[in-house]
Formats: sequence, structure tokens, C-alpha cells
Amino acid sequence: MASSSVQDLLPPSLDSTSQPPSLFDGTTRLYINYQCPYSQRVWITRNVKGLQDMIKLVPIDLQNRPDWYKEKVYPKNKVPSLEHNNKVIGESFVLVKYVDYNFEGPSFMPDDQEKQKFAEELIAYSDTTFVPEVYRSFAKDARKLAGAQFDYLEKALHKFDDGPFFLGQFSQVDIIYAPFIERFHVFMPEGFNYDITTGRPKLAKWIEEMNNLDGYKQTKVLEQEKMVEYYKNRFLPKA
Ligand SMILES: N[C@@H](CCC(=O)N[C@@H](CS)C(=O)NCC(=O)O)C(=O)O
Repeated sequence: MASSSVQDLLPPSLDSTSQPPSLFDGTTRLYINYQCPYSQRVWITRNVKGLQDMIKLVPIDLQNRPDWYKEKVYPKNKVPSLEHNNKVIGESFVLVKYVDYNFEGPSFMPDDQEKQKFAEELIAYSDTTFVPEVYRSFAKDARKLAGAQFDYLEKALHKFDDGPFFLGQFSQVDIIYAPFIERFHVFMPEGFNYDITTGRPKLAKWIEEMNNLDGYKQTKVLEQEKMVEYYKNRFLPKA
């Protein structure tokens, strides 16, 4: 018998023709989209904490969204969202913390106060600066402007030397950055002939170490060519 790939094990995406799950029946559900980097953050958290049986994945087709998602689950009509204890909450950075603090499994925030402070700084930096600046750079001088953002990460990775991750040991910070670094690492060589790891040994090592984590590996974008095409269409000037 052929061995099953990660893709075979993933539930199919629900679309406008799909019935809703039996909402608020006590099941904890994580609504995601397989291509969405924000969803991926929470999906990684669920996996690395070993919560595969406690938090059910419900993938949504965003191009052909079921009406019930906005009407009955999450009025903001975005993913990710989490149905838990008769409530639905959203926003990936809120959910990463929520899943880390409210469910069993290893904790991904160290007790050390200096590390906690640095974690908050890096987590805030991600969506206020790192992600928007790299996206903005694609229309300008990507190699220089995005380069400055990857330099920031390289410097941050030098701060703690008790492991290859942002706080030394694997933490929420790695989870927050991983989906975006993954996409930029694939897209920038294609779009700008630019390898984000060149001259950045800590970042190169970080990517290597992340790729050793099964809970992360299972969430990685499967259709990389599609992702690159999407980025090209969205961010590069039309020929
Ligand atoms: N700030 C949100 C962003 C979530 C987000 O933008 N999700 C996208 C998919 S990656 C979405 O649901 N888009 C659908 C829409 O905006 O209609 C978070 O961190 O969770």
C-alpha cells in the first residue's frame, strides 16, 4: 500500500456548497485556510502542542466561502478563528497565545522576564513592521528594503545563544514569524533573485531547525508554484 502523504491526511476545504459543522456542540474547531499565513500560525501552535485530537481543523475555501461562516461563525469573515467554550475568537497573534495558555502541552513562552519582554517586542514588530515593510519593498527596492528587515531578524537571532530560535528555545515568536519567512524565502529568489539567507547564517540555521519540527512541516505551503504566482500577480509590476 502506498504510504499516505501529509496532503492525504488533511481534511478537504469547505466551500459554499458545504454544510456547516454542528456548531457549538462542545467541539473545539480551528477555522483556517491552507494558503493563509495567519492561519498557519495557529495551526502550528495546535500541532506543536500536540492538540491534534483536541482542536479540529476546519479549512475554508476563501475564494468560494460558505455564507454560514460569516453568518454563524465569525462575522469578520476572516480566518483564522477558533470556536472554543461556546465562543469564537479571532486574530492570529491573540489565538497563538490563547491556544498556548489555555490548552495542555508544552508552553511556548519562557519564564525568563528578559525573554518575555523581547518576545513581546518581536511579536509586535512582526505585523506592524516586518510583514508590511517586506510587502511594501516589493514595489520599490526589494533587495535593500526587505534586506533591512532580514538584517533585523538576523540581529535578533544573535540575542540569546542557548538555542537556534529567537528566544534560544522554540517559542511563540518563531511561530509568529515562520509562515512569512517561509513565503519570502521561496518568493524572493524567484521575484528578485535574492536569497534571504545569504550572509545571514543565523537565519539560515533558524530555517533549517524549523524544518526539523514535524508540527511546523505539516503546515508548510504544499503548492509553492501557486504561491509564487500569487505573489507575482499581486506584488510585481505587470510585464
Ligand atoms: N490580522 C488577521 C489577518 C487575517 C487575514 O487577513 N486573513 C485572510 C486570509 S490570509 C482572510 O481571512 N481574508 C479574507 C478576507 O479578508 O475577506 C490575523 O492576524 O488573523
